[in-house]
Parts: sequence; C-alpha cells; structure tokens
Amino acid sequence: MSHPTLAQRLVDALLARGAREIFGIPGDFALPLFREIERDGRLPILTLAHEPGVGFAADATARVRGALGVAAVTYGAGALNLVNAVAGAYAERVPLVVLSGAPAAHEAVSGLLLHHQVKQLDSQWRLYEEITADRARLDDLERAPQAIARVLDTALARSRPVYLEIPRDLPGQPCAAVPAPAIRTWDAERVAAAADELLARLRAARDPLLVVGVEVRRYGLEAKVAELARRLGLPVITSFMGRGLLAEAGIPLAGTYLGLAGDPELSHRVEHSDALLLLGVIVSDTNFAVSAKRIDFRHALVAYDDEVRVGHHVYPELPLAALVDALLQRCPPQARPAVAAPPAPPAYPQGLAEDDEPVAPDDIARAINDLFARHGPMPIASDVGDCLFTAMALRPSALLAPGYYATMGYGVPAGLGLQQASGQRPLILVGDGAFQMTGWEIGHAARLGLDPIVLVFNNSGWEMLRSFLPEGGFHDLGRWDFASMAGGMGGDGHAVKTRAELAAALRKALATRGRFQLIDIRLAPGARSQTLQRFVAAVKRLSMPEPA
Ligand SMILES: Cc1ncc(Cc2csc(CCOP(=O)(O)OP(=O)(O)O)c2C)c(N)n1
Ligand SMILES: [Mg+2]
Repeated sequence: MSHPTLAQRLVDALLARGAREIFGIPGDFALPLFREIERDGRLPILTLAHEPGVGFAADATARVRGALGVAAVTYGAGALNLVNAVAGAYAERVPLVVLSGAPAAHEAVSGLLLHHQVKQLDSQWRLYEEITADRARLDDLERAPQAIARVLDTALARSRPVYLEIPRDLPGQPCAAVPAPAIRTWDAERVAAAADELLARLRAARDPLLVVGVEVRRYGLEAKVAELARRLGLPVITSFMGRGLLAEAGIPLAGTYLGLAGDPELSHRVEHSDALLLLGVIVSDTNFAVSAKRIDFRHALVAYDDEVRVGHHVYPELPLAALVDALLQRCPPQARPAVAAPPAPPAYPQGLAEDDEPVAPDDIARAINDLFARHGPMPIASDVGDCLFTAMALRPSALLAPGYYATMGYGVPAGLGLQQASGQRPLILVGDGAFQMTGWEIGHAARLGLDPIVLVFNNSGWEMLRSFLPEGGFHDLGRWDFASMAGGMGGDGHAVKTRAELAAALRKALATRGRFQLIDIRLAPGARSQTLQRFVAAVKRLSMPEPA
C-alpha cells in the first residue's frame, strides 16, 4: 500500500469539512493536482468554461450546504480570472476554498521569468491576501498537514474564502495525515452575559423585532433561529440579502426590509423599533441605505462576524451559533412573552392574466408565484439587475444571489452549483447583460447532468443602470436571440413576448426534464419592476437635499 499523497490528504480534509465536489479549470501548473484528485476519485472535478463561473458555482455549493465549496485553478491566468468571484465570496461570507497550482520549487529559482507570472512570482499570493481570511503555500510537506487544517478550519469558522497554493511537483508526494476539523471554543461566561443583556433589552422593549441575515444560513442556524423567534414571539424580517432565509422553517415571515423601496408599514416598524435584533445581518448600504429614517445602529442589538453589540457594549469572539444556543437555553419552549402582533405577511402578486399583453417584470413574479402555488417553491439563483428586484416579489423560497457584493455573472453558474449541491431543480433569474457574461456556462448543464430553468429578462440593455442614469447610449445591448442559441447548447429555448406565452413556456419547461430550459423573455425596452422603480425613487429622494 503506497503512502497517501498530499493530494489525498487534501481530499480527506476537504471531505471532512463538507466539500462534495470541486469546480475547476486546470492548466499546466495544476495538471498534477487534477490528475491526483481524479485518481483518488472521492471528489468529482466539475469543469466549466471560464474561471468566474467556476468560482460562482463553487460559491453556490458552499451557500447551499453551509460547508466548504472548492474552486481549483491554474496559477496566474486562471487564479487571477477567479479573483472577482472570490472577492464576492469574501464580502458575502462564503467559505470558498481556492486551490491554485503553482511553479515547482526548482522552477521558482531557475532565474527565468515563468509563463503566467505577473510582477513577481508571489504577486498572486499577495493579491489573494486581500480577498481571503487565510492562506498557505504547501511547499513544505512536513508542515502541510497543519497548514491545511488551519486554513480550512478558518474558512468554516469565519465563513470566508481561503487560499491554498500547491507547487506542481508535490501533489503526488507522500504526506502525513491532516488533523481533524477543529472544534470551536468560546468564553461561556461572555456568551451568558451577552445573552442575558440581549434578552433583558428585548423583554423591556415596546416593539422588538428580529431581522435575519446571511450568517444565519452560513452557520446552518435557520431552524434554531426560527425556534428562537417562536419562543420569543418575535416577528421575523429578512434583510435584502437575507431574502429567502427561513423560507422552509415553517414560520410566518413578516417580509423583507427594503426601506423606502419596500412595504411602508414594515419599513416604518423596523425604523422605529426600540429593540431591533439583527442576527447575522451585514449592515450595508444594500440592506439599509434607502431608509426613510436612518436606523441608529448604536441602539440596535447586532450579532455579526463573531461579535455582539448591545448598545455601546461589545462582546468580541462570540460565534453566532453560541449566542443562539444561549438564547434558546434561556427561553424554554413554554415561555412566550406577549408581544405586539406581527405585521401582516406581505401579499405576493399572483394570478397572471394569460393574455396578449407584453410581459413586464412584475408579470414574471406573478407567473413564478402561480407556479410555486401549484407545484411548491423551487430554489432560485439570481443574478444582479432587475431580476433581483423582481425576486423580492416572489413567495419565500431559497434564494442565492450576490445581494451585497452585487457582481453580475453569478446567476447561471450559481444555478448549476445550486442544483449540483441540492439535487433540486432551480429557477435561474438573469438579465441579458449578465447572461452575456457567464450565461454560456449553461452549455455544460447536460454534461453535468443538470437541467435548470433559466428566465432571461431580455430588455436589450443594462436597464438597472439606465434607471439610475437615463441619458447615455452606453446602456444599449441590442436584442440578442438567446432562445435560438439554447438548442446548440443542449437545451430548449422559448422566446416569449406576451403573458400567455410566458405562462405556456413555464408549464412546458417544468414538464421537460433532462434538458435545461431557457425562457427568453422579450421585455419592452424600459420595462422595470415596481421594486426597482421604488428603489430608484428612494435613492433619488435620499440623495436630493430636502428643500429648505
Ligand atoms: C461584473 C459587473 N460589471 C458591472 C456591473 C455594474 C452593473 C450593475 S447592474 C448592470 C446592468 C445589468 O444588466 P442586465 O441586462 O443583466 O440586467 P437589467 O439591469 O435587468 O437589464 C451593470 C452593468 C456589475 N454589477 N457587475
Ligand atoms: Mg438587461
């Protein structure tokens, strides 16, 4: 029996921390790593066309499972192509592992400039420091096991991307075992003090509210947080980024806070609550910028990024999971303090008129809500653009979207990763502009055994940008016929203009398995969702100084 190799030990460690596949594109600096991983056979390598897609797909698998997602690339051109997806994973708290091939030690000292090299041989190493929570160069086989364990455990503990650089002469070399996943520890007394203070504030409040954000999913806490909301009798609101959270937790959601762009009653309650508990919420402009009344976060109760703030009290190094457990321990099931009735759940638009009227974005929301009402919710991957604003009008369902980092190109690759990780057929919402970036990854769906339903909001331009700055011819993209391209990529295309055609295409797509379905929705130029229109009006209102 030959001694286990560095690659096999790396696969052991990734499997032990929840990875179940690797998305990747090799290059000569990564071929030995790919060969050793394929020989090992426990982590399938799923290849795509372009590294941004690799990163977004791996990101989606991490979000779905609440475990490590893995992207493997070559040194230089590959790893630098991946940067934007990794940056998005950092901003949105995703435990994405980057495996990059690298020159062998003897090449590094050859005195030659190496192909794919940028400024210095370690330029890539330095670039990745800024977009990862930890990194290691596995160039010393004695120290590699500890380094791998430290870096992968950091990815999970901080729910952030990490980077491992593997010189191409080492993947097949014998290597000792990697330590098992570390068990997180924390200061129990500190957790108790934070939980006691939080509960005292909530129980003394006139209108306590719970807002849930991305960390609740990243740390697998949706069920516990739903139970906590039940026991505390707290209305549950999601942040813009947290849309889709607790959708399957069997708890009435009061809606999504969108400030001036959202439900006025809900926004008013959030902005005037005297005990706003933010669990795992990124306090960002996309979540809170369009507030009519600036929320004073100094008086909010904020638990985010391993820190709990109660007014001016700060409790550091305090994992969200530990806090939630401590709160549950202090609120036995029978305790249910009386609090004001939760806001009425939002009414989701449905009942699409199947007529010859041209499709508008809100008709797409109606059609999807009708579909969910008939067949149950489907998981959704959404790109950036009006499709994401339209998604705010959908009935609750699992939603993957770059709501904070807001990069285009996420939707289609993430939909592939979503179906790969969940086994559930997803809907993918994507604009024509974003589809032009990474939508072509859909051509790999058949080979990977995936069959998403893709809804292209084809409005012939960058409509979201145009809504912010109408003048300028640089928003126009021309009308692309995506429907006719689907067949050549192994799927079925449906070009629709009217609401009746949209409803029929959705029914046909739902009934067709084994081939991706692309519904090319020819929107009238300038057609926008109500949510986007309200968002733009809110931004304009807030950016205009109040008249004297
Ligand atoms: C990688 C990247 N480059 C540019 C931009 C900036 C942007 C934000 S929204 C947008 C237009 C999106 O057009 P699309 O047709 O997809 O959707 P729609 O607005 O509904 O028509 C751009 C160019 C971002 N966010 N990410
Ligand atoms: Mg567009």
